[in-house]
Amino acid sequence: MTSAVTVTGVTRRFGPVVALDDVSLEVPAGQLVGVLGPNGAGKSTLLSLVSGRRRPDAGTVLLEGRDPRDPVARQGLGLTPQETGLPPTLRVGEVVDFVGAHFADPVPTASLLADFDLADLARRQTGSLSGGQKRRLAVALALVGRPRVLLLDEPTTGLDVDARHALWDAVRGYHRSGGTVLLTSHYLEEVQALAERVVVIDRGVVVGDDSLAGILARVDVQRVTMTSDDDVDELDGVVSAERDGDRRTVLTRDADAYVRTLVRSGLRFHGLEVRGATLEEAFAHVVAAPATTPEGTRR
Ligand SMILES: Nc1ncnc2c1ncn2[C@@H]1O[C@H](COP(=O)(O)OP(=O)(O)OP(=O)(O)O)[C@@H](O)[C@H]1O
Repeated sequence: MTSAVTVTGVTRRFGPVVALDDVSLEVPAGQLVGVLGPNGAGKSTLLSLVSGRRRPDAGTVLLEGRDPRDPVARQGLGLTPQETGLPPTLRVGEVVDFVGAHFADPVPTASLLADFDLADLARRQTGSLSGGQKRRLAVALALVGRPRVLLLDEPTTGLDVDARHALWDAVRGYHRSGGTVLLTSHYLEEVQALAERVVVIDRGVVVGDDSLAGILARVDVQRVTMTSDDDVDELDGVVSAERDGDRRTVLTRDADAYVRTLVRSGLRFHGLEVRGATLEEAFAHVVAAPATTPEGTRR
């Protein structure tokens, strides 16, 4: 079977900035892949190469086996960029009609608007929509041509919880019907809700590429905080640590074992708190600490 997306040894620079550094990634048709990474990691650059908007400085990118700069290759592509410029004076229904007219078999406007809970807004000018409504429309537009591959760049940034969940449902529905999705996000939560595979990018390099379960296992850490002047963050079992004055925080995979070690060590501490790390903290930990091999040594 042809891969939906094949990225091989791709490097892309912007002047002195290496946005992507020898990145390889293969996405089989029908997979839903979440690309996670902090600001400036290279996620949007990756999508811009896959959608043929930019060309790599080195390496190759194939979309369904073709160069994505070839318009034929892009016929099966749907795309929601990070920022969408909608014509402000056109009505919502008109924009969907207009975009749909470029495709041989577009989703009927009424049905698409209903799927995205936009039916009541069909006659509103897009300039009067809220940020969340614009975002929903932008994702709907990516699906109007019944694409086989969907690229979503930060699809739910700025959306409230209900709007975010509605959009997730739409993406899940698309994926269930066989579509391939490459989705970027800052939020592990979003990737956790949607993706079956997670690619973590940091500073242009892929630092993790695993099943969702595999990535979650790597980020399964707990946070132990205490006040201390001693080196409590140098004990066994600490995977990362930070200091804020005399308040020490360590991330560990086994808080019980760490606390036993702490007590046995005789180091002084008070005000101990233990809680699960937030997803953001855990994700920062994945970025900070590349994959651990089975032998337990860092790659
Ligand atoms: N057109 C450009 N000109 C110069 N530098 C650029 C350009 N586009 C991206 N970069 C740089 O390349 C790096 C990767 O940017 P990119 O937008 O791909 O990151 P990102 O992971 O999508 O970040 P964010 O989550 O903030 O959108 C950054 O250092 C960015 O400043």
